[in-house]
Amino acid sequence: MHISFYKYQGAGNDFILIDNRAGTVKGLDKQSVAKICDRRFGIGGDGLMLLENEPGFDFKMVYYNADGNEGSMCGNGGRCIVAFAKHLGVITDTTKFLATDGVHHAKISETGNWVSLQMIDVATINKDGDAYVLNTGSPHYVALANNLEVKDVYNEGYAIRNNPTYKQDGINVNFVEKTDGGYFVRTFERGVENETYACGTGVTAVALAMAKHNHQTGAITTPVKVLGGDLNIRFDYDGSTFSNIFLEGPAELVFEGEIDI
Ligand SMILES: N[C@@H](CCC[C@H](N)C(=O)O)C(=O)O
Repeated sequence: MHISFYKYQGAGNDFILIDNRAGTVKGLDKQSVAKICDRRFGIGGDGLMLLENEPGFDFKMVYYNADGNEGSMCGNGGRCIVAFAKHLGVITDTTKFLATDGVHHAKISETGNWVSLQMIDVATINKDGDAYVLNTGSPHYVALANNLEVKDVYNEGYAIRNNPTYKQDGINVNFVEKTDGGYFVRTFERGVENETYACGTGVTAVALAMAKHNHQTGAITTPVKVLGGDLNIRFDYDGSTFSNIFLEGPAELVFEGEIDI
């Protein structure tokens, strides 16, 4: 099948996007997705998304991780698909779309490259030793770290993701260090099975976990620096539920092309 694709990146988390409103792409198998996402044998990306029609919504987001498995929610992918929907003329400046974890609302700047995406509410944060474990649409492990700039995120993240507790279902592993203006975060991503330049559900998990860690409540804004740029998370916390959670940052079209799949 010959298809058009679009390559987007959000803070260096990069994705292949396909407009599948006509339903021409059917039953993408694991091997095909993994090959398209491969940085040597394919286009290259941390994930692949289909934009599809969905009654009652502007569109549906179907997300695959780079290993070819259908993933859970992807925050940066969600921001990129909103920019893609604007590029296609499916939306103008606000949207309501459906993803695997439910309904999402988002706002996009007039220029089309800054997206504020509402994330699902979170009511449960567990502890695993000193680390925090929570689900922001995808499962996340959040550990405080020192000297994060030089940390061996691949090997330490791999070991946690593959320990007996998490091996079967997998988990995304985030390391966080306090900075002057907010936090610096590095993430080992499940489904990419490597460190990525940014993880949207990951920085969201970090912001919520740090609010709990620091006993903060009220309206909270948390700027986060990642390897690929800067993201912002704002939310309300009443001491039991995190609500009105917004993940904000850049989403840019890098290039477009055609490929046989
Ligand atoms: N890069 C993503 C996270 C994508 C989902 C994840 N890898 C998984 O399925 O666990 C993000 O920006 O949230």
